Amino acid sequence: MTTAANQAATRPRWQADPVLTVEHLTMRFGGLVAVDNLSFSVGRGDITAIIGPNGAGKTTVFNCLTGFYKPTEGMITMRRASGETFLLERMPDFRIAAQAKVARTFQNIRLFGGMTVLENLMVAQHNRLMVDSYYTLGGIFGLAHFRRSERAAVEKAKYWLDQINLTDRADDPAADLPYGAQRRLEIARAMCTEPELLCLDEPAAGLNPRESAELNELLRYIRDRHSTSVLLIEHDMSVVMEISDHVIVLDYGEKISDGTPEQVRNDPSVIAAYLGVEDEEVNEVEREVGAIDADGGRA
Ligand SMILES: Nc1ncnc2c1ncn2[C@@H]1O[C@H](COP(=O)(O)OP(=O)(O)OP(=O)(O)O)[C@@H](O)[C@H]1O
Repeated sequence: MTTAANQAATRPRWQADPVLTVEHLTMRFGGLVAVDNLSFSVGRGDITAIIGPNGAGKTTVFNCLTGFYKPTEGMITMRRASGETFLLERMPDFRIAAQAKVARTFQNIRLFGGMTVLENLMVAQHNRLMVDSYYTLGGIFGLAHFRRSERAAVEKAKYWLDQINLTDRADDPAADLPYGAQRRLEIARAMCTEPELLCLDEPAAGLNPRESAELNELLRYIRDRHSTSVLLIEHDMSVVMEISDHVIVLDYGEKISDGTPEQVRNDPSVIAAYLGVEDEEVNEVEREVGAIDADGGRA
């Protein structure tokens, strides 16, 4: 191996092969600086978590990545597996989804509750089907090309139903599903758009331990079998520490730590600034993330 190849092999993936690079991102709302000169990378094929206390700027970062907000300053580069690069801060949100292949879910569930579970997955493929039907004419005349696309869309929807264990509920209204299943359906719906980067805003919020374990399994499956990079905002430390390859910690809009879960959970600035300042509170959180054991000894 050459020296350069050696160095690439030992560097973490977020440095050696980033799918997303955020440079000097700043977002101001009037006098409030929600995100302040933030730089980080997301490794291709990694699960990356952004954590931080309430109001740290996590959702604002997501809103900048997905075109919801135009950042005040900074550059956001998406590198697709094909080698194409996209400057997301210059693109409207629909192009970020369709061309740069970035999909997202929101903190609050945004399914079409009155539509069936299967229909929710078909709607996600609407744009592709519209193009393949030559904007409905092909559909009206039943062109073979459109029929093939329609069959492929149904197959893809069924595939994801199977992956989220909801095949039996395909014809039920999405609103009738238990909360955890609705969360998984949202992720499946985003996956039907074949993203290369999947952004999830607090996917574990409100889940019970069994649903949380199912979510972890689904996210690992997406990473391992679909080579989709996952970027998530999460407050549930057990989820973050268990499934993330890379963790970025924000506080007051600035990055205070960036590394593997192991590095971040042992970083004193994270314990002090992010997790609270009271000794007892710190111990409690350290126990939760596994940095110390039940007796207070370092893990
Ligand atoms: N559209 C907006 N207009 C004005 N201020 C905003 C807007 N969006 C966010 N903010 C402010 O920016 C700061 C960061 O908010 P943000 O929602 O990004 O934090 P967060 O880390 O996602 O918090 P949480 O964990 O509570 O969701 C907060 O002070 C918030 O009030």
